[in-house]
Amino acid sequence: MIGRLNHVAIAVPDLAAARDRYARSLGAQVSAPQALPEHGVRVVFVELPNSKIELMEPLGEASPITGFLEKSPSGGMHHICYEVEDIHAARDRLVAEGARVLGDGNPKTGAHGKPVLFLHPKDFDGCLIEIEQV
Ligand SMILES: CC[C@H](C(=O)O)C(=O)SCCNC(=O)CCNC(=O)[C@H](O)C(C)(C)COP(=O)(O)OP(=O)(O)OC[C@H]1O[C@@H](n2cnc3c(N)ncnc32)[C@H](O)[C@@H]1OP(=O)(O)O
Ligand SMILES: [Co+2]
Repeated sequence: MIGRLNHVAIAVPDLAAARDRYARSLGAQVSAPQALPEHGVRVVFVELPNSKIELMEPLGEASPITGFLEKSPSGGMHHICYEVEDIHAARDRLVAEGARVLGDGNPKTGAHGKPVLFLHPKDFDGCLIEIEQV
């Protein structure tokens, strides 16, 4: 069911500084910042030959990553995103297997304009998983 690794996300306290570090120190190709108010984050994507890194800072009062950054003020790896062909079939299989799908269970549109869902970290060995239909 899960396919390619789409991205690994890092929550950061200062997106501009993190973007600069990836561009200047690591010589990476970075996107312009993208505000995602419906997701409570502002993101930058770091393009890699075989995947992407999503750098994220909180956006707005109700950001889902505020709590994460309060626990880890210098930032840290936040989630991993796997690609799936059919997000509804993936969701139904995951629910049937007892996994908790976050939110109301209906896919939302992610940063790439594709449907995404998130799975509770406690159901996957402490790792927050995002699935994205490609
Ligand atoms: C979709 C747009 C974009 C894209 O790629 O296209 C994005 O990726 S947007 C990314 C931001 N959005 C989300 O992360 C949505 C899903 N996340 C959530 O709903 C929350 O972050 C949630 C529910 C996973 C955690 O929220 P919160 O930290 O406020 O809740 P708790 O403190 O109750 O946490 C419960 C429990 O989980 C542990 N936890 C929290 N975050 C993570 C994490 N990133 N990885 C692993 N574990 C995590 C937390 O420590 C608690 O554990 P406990 O042992 O009970 O302390
Ligand atoms: Co993501």
